Amino acid sequence: MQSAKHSMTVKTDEFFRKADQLIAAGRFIDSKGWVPATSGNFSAKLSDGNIAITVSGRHKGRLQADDIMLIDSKGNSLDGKKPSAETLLHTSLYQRFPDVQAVLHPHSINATLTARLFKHEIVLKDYELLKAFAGINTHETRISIPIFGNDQDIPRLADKVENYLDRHDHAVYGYIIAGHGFYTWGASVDDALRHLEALEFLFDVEIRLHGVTRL
Ligand SMILES: CSC[C@@H](O)[C@@H](O)C(=O)COP(=O)(O)O
Ligand SMILES: [Zn+2]
Repeated sequence: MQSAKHSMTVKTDEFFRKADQLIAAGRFIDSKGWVPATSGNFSAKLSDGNIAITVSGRHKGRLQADDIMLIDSKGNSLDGKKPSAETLLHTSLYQRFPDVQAVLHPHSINATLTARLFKHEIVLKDYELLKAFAGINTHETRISIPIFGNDQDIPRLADKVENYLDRHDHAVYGYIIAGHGFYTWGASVDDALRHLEALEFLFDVEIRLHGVTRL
């Protein structure tokens, strides 16, 4: 039976609208092969500060309305369902960056290969596609995507990300977790999806450039 708190939680039109956006994003991301075998997780922030997020363990390319749940800003379930095992990596981004409205986490081959080729960060510079990132309007720039070691201890991993973000005040558009995948975010689900696609393209170019033979 649901607790009183759960039964009182009302899912708003905004929740269902954002849930639909996450479901559509999942279908697209899966069509590219970037969330195999139930991997990945997605979320979108609501105007009241609560968050729509994928239920743990669901296939992110075949999400149904029931597979998107509601949590509060601290990651507590508001509807009795079990949120993503990596919820803390989402909530800490929303807490740090008030403008972030969506967080997407794919497990792609390119992110995995990138972390094998580049140990601590990958620098992306002089690409026209850098203009896909919010606030960038020229190819004559560079962004750095940090790479963290994988860790099953999500609070410890979240601390490492926090520590990096504390020390870097330039815009950060995402980070890679070695042997795992990457996180990216944006001011809407569409923005986050654009960042995801751009990072995927740029990781791919860098991998081809530097060659898998270096592995
Ligand atoms: C199928 S292994 C992937 C998981 O361990 C995890 O990294 C992941 O991305 C999905 O976890 P989830 O709890 O469904 O959000
Ligand atoms: Zn993951």
